[in-house]
Amino acid sequence: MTAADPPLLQADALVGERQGRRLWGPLRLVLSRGQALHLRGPNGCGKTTLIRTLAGLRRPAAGQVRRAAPLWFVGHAMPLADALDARENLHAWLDLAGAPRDGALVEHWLQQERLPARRVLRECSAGQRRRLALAPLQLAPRPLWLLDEPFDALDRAACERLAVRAQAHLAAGGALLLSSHGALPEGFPACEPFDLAPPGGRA
Ligand SMILES: Nc1ncnc2c1ncn2[C@@H]1O[C@H](COP(=O)(O)OP(=O)(O)OP(=O)(O)O)[C@@H](O)[C@H]1O
Repeated sequence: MTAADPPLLQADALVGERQGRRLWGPLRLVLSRGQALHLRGPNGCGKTTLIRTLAGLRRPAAGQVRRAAPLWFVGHAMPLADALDARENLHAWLDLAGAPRDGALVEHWLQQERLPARRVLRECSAGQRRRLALAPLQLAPRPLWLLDEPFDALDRAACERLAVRAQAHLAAGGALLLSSHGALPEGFPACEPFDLAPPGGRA
């Protein structure tokens, strides 16, 4: 990792709108290897809209986003199959992501997270579902993490495990951007704040 490395993610002159109403921008955002950003702002200011735009799931009203590395996006709507259990969901994901099926790693992860491997997802709690949604970060590593409220519904132990994984991710040259209403959990790697205020002032 050197100062000359290009950023993993760069947004320039980016503008976000909903139904013709400007939410934020124009803004510039750069995310380099080893860097962590904490996206902050009041309800409705457009954090989800920005993260989805950075992930390429939404077209900006103006400006551009350059993504120089594969990414994982974990948002509110979790791409889980309700009729499958945790193990089946993980295997399906790994297949879809083109990642090798490392059975031992999956079993280790299921044990670590104490997930009921044979319970179908529709019978799992919100926290169990959230843990599962975060699994790809560890099971099929990608350099860029874009996480929308990743701590929602997670208990303290799960937050601590995510903190350890985030630390390792950054140390390995990855980068992350996350939104979170509250303070980051104890032990989470230091993140630079990125405050999202509506055009013309604070909400
Ligand atoms: N599908 C939609 N259609 C129209 N407007 C929407 C839609 N989704 C969100 N909005 C509006 O866009 C604005 C930004 O929403 P967004 O979810 O990006 O904000 P947020 O900062 O992530 O909010 P929160 O902190 O409550 O999660 C809000 O005013 C919201 O009402």
